[in-house]
Amino acid sequence: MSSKTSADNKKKLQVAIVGSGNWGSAIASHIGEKVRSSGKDQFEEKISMWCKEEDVDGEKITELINRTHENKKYLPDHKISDNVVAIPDLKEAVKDADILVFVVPHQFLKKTCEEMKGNIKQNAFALSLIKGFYVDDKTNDILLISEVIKNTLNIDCLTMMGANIAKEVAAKVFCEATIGTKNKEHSTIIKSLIDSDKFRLRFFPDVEIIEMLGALKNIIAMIAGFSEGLECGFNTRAAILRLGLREMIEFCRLYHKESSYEIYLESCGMADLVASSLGGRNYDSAKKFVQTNKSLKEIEEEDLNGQSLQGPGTAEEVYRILKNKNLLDRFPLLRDAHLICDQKIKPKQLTDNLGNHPEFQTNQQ
Ligand SMILES: NC(=O)c1ccc[n+]([C@@H]2O[C@H](COP(=O)([O-])OP(=O)(O)OC[C@H]3O[C@@H](n4cnc5c(N)ncnc54)[C@H](O)[C@@H]3O)[C@@H](O)[C@H]2O)c1
Ligand SMILES: O=P(O)(O)OC[C@H](O)CO
Repeated sequence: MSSKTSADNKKKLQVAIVGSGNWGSAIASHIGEKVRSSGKDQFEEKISMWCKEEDVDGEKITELINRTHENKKYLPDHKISDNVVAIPDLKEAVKDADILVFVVPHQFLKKTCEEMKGNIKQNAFALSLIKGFYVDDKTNDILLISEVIKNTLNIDCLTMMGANIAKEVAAKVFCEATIGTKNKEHSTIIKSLIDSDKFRLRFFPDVEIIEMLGALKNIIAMIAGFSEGLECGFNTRAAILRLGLREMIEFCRLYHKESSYEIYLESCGMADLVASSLGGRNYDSAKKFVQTNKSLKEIEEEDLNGQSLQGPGTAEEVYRILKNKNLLDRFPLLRDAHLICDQKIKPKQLTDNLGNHPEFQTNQQ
């Protein structure tokens, strides 16, 4: 008589991580550990991680990761679970995956999806961890990352956003995240794959809002950095976070009028805004921009060793969308962030004008 259980007979799900930067490497390792512990009946132990090939200290980055189990370039000083295998060929990395975890910097997503087209399993589904969006050239309006994935690959796409600074996740200190999904079966799978007592997930159907918040907070975190660079102090920074959250909510409500406050108070909203405005790369670089007078591009090249700032690109995209809708003046923080990044106005102009924010005009005695 066979001693196999029904779990042994059920085909295990294969996971591929599409991206291997700072966050890509940290989440790959978390997932690698999770499938090895409580996920071993449900998931294949080997996790494929697509890694764009490059040279690091005379060695191919994929070989370096597979030899040392560390991504010395993008996540130094943190071991990656050794069941995560770095693969340089994108098609090879994704072809057998049932779950595709997307985590490339947002500007590279379209090209990555195009290359994957026709090379993935038909019943696969995606989870996007990418914070950013595009502007649709035809409509001049927002084009979400999850829409690009769905439309290019014809698969369902969930989103995961939250206060998740990669090096802290890699150090295994507690954090939480928000999953946007309308698919119950996929939610259950993602809970088994990621949720743990050190990485708690909460699930909501507001996929689009969750994604927008993840992108917009990068812009407000830059403004917090400008303010800190100007030594404005905690009161001003707190006001920027409050007014910034207001603008983030108003922006989301251009598309989802009836959305309730609940989602904005989740990790994808207030919590990520706070974490990013205390210690994110966008915040740090914006602070340095004020202190050094260097451009954000120069700071990114000098300080980030190939990591990517998502805030400046998203600020430009939001500016284009608001301009097209003739709404720039209703969103002065989102508007001015782009003008500062583009060096059209000085950061001080933004902080000097905080007292004229529309928020104060709608609540006068
Ligand atoms: N780092 C974090 O703390 C963090 C946390 C949560 C979410 N995120 C989001 O995750 C996404 C990815 O961020 P990250 O920190 O993993 O990346 P990163 O900033 O470390 O970027 C480096 C990665 O980009 C890749 N890359 C460079 N050129 C490329 C190209 N032409 N095509 C494809 N890939 C290319 C590199 O190979 C490397 O893997 C972003 O949207 C970011 O906002 C980051
Ligand atoms: O380092 P940042 O500014 O890209 O932000 C990182 C994460 O998004 C924080 O949740």
